[in-house]
Amino acid sequence: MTDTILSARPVADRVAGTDWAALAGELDVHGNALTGGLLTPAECRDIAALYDEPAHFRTTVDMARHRFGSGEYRYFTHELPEVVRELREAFYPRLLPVAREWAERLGRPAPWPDRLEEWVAMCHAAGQARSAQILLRYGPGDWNALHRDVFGDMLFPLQVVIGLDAPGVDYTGGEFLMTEQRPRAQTRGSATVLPQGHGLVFTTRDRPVASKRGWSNGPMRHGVSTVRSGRRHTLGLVFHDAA
Ligand SMILES: O=C(O)CCC(=O)C(=O)O
Ligand SMILES: [Fe+2]
Repeated sequence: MTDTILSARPVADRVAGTDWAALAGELDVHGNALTGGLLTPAECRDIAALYDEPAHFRTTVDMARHRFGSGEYRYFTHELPEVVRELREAFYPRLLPVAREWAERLGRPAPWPDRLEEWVAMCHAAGQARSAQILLRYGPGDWNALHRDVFGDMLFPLQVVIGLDAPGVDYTGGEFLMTEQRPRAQTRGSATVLPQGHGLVFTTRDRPVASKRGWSNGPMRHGVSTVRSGRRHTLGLVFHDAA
């Protein structure tokens, strides 16, 4: 699809245009799956440029200071830029069936209502009231330690990261990493190169793994390998709020 055609479509249509059956199938197997192109390079540059406009953010995190890795990210305030809000609102209803199906397989509650707004209100009532949407900036030598974005009891189990720079052109290194802990066995790893403007949907905590006796949970973590050169920006969308 050319950039002109892409940018003429509302963001919600672009998210809806993803092959969600195929994506859900891949999520089942790997705990992560790439969408197609959602944003044009110009839109990606515009979002990355917001990093230098402090009014959009409530906090800046120096990852080295917290021993989260190296680099920086900023939490948006609740006043999200329109494209960020649209992306988050468009993803939620698509991820919901997968979240519910996985909860059923693992015999867990599925407290997520149909509407994101209602779920966010539930998070706020439970004391998770701060925006968890982030913009990340990595320079040479920066990396993101393997982690899970769990901020409290209120958890939506899937999240999305969107690549805002062109791998191999704007930066090298900086692959998106995931590990899966296997029962009584060694950990499995995967690396994904995020194409510019594409999203990666991934599990926040674990995925249901088929076993002889039904389903068991496969604990997963995500992070980013060291950026070797250039600058890498990403947009992180999380569906629960932070404490
Ligand atoms: O920069 C990335 O690719 C991943 C960032 C991250 O940890 C997240 O979006 O939760
Ligand atoms: Fe994360």
